[in-house]
Amino acid sequence: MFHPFDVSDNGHLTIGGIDSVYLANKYGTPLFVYDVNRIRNNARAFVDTFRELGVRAQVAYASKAFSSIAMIQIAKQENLSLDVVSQGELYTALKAEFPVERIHMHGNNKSREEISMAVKNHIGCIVVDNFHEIDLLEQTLIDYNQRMNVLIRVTPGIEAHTHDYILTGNEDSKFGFDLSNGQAEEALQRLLKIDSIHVMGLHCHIGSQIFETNGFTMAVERLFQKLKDWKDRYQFESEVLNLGGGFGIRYTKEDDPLPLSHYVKALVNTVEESTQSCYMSFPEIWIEPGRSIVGDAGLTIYKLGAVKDIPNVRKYVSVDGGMTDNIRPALYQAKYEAVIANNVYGAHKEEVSIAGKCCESGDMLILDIELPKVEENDLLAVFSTGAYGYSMSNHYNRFPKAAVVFIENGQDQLVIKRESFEDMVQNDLSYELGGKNNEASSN
Ligand SMILES: Cc1ncc(COP(=O)(O)O)c(C=O)c1O
Ligand SMILES: N[C@@H](CCCC[NH3+])C(=O)O
Repeated sequence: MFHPFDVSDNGHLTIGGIDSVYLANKYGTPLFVYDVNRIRNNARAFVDTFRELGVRAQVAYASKAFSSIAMIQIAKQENLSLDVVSQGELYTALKAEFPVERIHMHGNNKSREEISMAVKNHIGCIVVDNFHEIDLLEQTLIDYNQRMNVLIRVTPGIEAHTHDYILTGNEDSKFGFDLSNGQAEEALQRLLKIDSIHVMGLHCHIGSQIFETNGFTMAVERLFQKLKDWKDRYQFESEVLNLGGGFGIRYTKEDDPLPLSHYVKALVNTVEESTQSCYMSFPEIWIEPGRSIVGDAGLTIYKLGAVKDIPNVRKYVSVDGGMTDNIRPALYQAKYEAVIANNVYGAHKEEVSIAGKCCESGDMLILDIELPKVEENDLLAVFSTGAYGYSMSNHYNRFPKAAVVFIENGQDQLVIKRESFEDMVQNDLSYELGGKNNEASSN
């Protein structure tokens, strides 16, 4: 097994020393389980590399990957900063008492309310995405008589090697100001004229699940081509350069991710070369990893149910979750590996496909995987579901959201409760307009 989890003598998968079968019995399934040690190690790989290189930096955890109070508390303990993209993510961060000065807000359509919430709570920085937002922010700062630090999000025109839906740094993107067509420069000009705004620098994020460093280094070079020009023309120097997230992780055997420190070293090297050749001072570097902090630290345990064998076609094995707790296979054709958690090394391997239980033919979690012969109530553990699993979960078919458990120091703790049916209908109101008449006419 190439995923970072162990197997006990009785063939059960263990997470941080705890038996997955015990966890499934205790908390039910589907169940997200995180090895907190691994989250911390991933975070430290970034933080420590910057420290070793002697570079001033902020590692901002992109909380969209998995936002919960417990997770934000860990980010705080690890001295990370935090990237939020909505009032909900900001609210979660505030509930977790995350230091506001290290919160950065993103979003391609920040509402007046979102901007007000950020301003009122004195967050560290807003990453400005478009002209409409500049107007809203300027007005909000007048209303609250406050100042705000901003970064300008730019699209450097890099086509990262990843799925189209998770590619963001190219020209044809809904995010940010284009660097080559003059829009980024126009944004800079407008922002520099607003007294209540301090432009700290530039931000770019080229995409997600990227396995090479050259996309990042090319982006840095493009940023500096502009920065050099802007220094000459506006005496503007970027104190901060935020180079986004997107560092790839291992989902399957085919994935060969770089050690996280390599990305940091490549970024720092290129910034160093670029600042030297442009005679500029070295900026503080910020990055925004999400997936690479939580992705491989989490897995999902499901219970197996119905098996449908279509001879010479496919054997469908269904789990008690699916696209409601992991929409990535349906959305991006994302691939995963899995084991039978209660029988990891079981014999009589056969090829099966893992189906979710939603009313959609496309709700297939894994196509064609070799597993030991399965039986009803066996447990399936799907690896690397720690990022964009729970955070993208939904209520399709009115399946309640799964529970989340953290493991650390040989102990388990529930950090998100399983939703009840009552939780799911709590905002539903019964319909009262014209009820009587329609009851009468239908009788
Ligand atoms: C602006 C921004 N920053 C950071 C991230 C985090 O990306 P990842 O989870 O791939 O590290 C994303 C998501 O792709 C993003 O859009
Ligand atoms: N949600 C995506 C990544 C996009 C992240 C946000 N820009 C995924 O699961 O891979």
